[in-house]
Amino acid sequence: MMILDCFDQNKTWVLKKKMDFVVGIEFGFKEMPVGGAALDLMGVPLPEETLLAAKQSDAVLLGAIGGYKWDKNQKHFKPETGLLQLREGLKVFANLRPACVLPQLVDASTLKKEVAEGVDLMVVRELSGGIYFGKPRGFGTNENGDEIGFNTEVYATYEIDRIARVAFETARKRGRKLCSVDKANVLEASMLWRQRVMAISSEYPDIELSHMYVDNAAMQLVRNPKQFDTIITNNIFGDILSDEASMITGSIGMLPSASLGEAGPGLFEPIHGSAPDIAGQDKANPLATVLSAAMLLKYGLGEEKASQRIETAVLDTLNRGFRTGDIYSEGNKLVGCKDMGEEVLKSINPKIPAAV
Ligand SMILES: NC(=O)c1ccc[n+]([C@@H]2O[C@H](COP(=O)([O-])OP(=O)(O)OC[C@H]3O[C@@H](n4cnc5c(N)ncnc54)[C@H](O)[C@@H]3O)[C@@H](O)[C@H]2O)c1
Ligand SMILES: CC(C)[C@H](C(=O)O)[C@@H](O)C(=O)O
Ligand SMILES: [Mg+2]
Repeated sequence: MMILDCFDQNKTWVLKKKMDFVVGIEFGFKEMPVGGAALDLMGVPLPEETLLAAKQSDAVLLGAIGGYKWDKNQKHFKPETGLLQLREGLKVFANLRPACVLPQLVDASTLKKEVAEGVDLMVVRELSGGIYFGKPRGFGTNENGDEIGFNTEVYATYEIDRIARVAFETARKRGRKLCSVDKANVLEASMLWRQRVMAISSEYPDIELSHMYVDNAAMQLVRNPKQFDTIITNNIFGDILSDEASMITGSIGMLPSASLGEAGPGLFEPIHGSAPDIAGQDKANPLATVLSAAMLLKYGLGEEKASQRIETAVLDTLNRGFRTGDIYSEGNKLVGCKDMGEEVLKSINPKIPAAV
């Protein structure tokens, strides 16, 4: 397994020992820099060594990238470019972003209890195509001499077909309802998207397929999120809608993700960013990352039991009333990032020594 970004050998050792304790499996860990850490150390956001090590791992756990320090860098020297290069390099095209309102956190949702309660949806986001990677893109000058910036939303049939199959398979393991979100009333790439999703649906007669324009979907997510089971959408809409869905669950600090390809290691990361506004204050909610490790065990290593142990521990920690600020509601115990992590460990195995 490989850990990216939090470039501190001592921390990795601690994490390794804890993971070994937690799931009873001996992990081999390798820590490599990406994003800002890599820029500072090696001058590029994704060093070749990091990509190679990632490719040679069984699974990759990624800490969030980005920060004010690098915001004004040119595109090639942005932390975000490192992340996109990593996704591209690992060929992970299917990004699973589950959003569940846990009974313990209904009060943390910004939506009314009756709207939020019981929400359990999965966003299947296409991750390696669309406007993020489409060409042409760049900067230029138009006929009036005005500076322009441009990107291209482009999807090929095979890209839509393979993500559609992942989404139908995902829906089959869930509530057998798939909603495809697009902008087929305006965008050609979305028109093809809708056509292909409909074509692939003939392979899945047991799945109820519906289509929704993205503007409506953004509205429906806060109007009646329980209508959704599995959502399939393109790269950019998935980015936006999953952040929106996260707030239904109480906080973006709760949402993990799994990015999978046809073969090779998966990439596991919280959906949130580096939260620079609260960096260094011990305030961040670690649960999205902890739950990403659970997804890594399940989807990346096939260790379902171990994955469940982590998920159960998170629920137990919440049952015992521990909350970081983002999910805090009256009557609970407010803790920082570190203490929240320690409480999860205690829930997994009370015998884990704090110093390990
Ligand atoms: N996958 C990634 O690594 C990833 C994802 C999104 C953004 N980013 C990068 O992160 C940086 C900041 O971006 P942003 O501010 O738009 O998004 P962000 O997700 O970092 O933060 C958005 C808001 O959510 C809060 N938040 C995020 N994670 C939290 C957590 N675990 N606990 C509590 N609160 C949390 C932040 O404090 C902030 O108010 C940018 O450089 C961006 O490019 C990286
Ligand atoms: C940081 C950025 C490149 C990334 C994305 O847009 O995919 C992030 O927002 C995410 O959701 O993982
Ligand atoms: Mg995002």
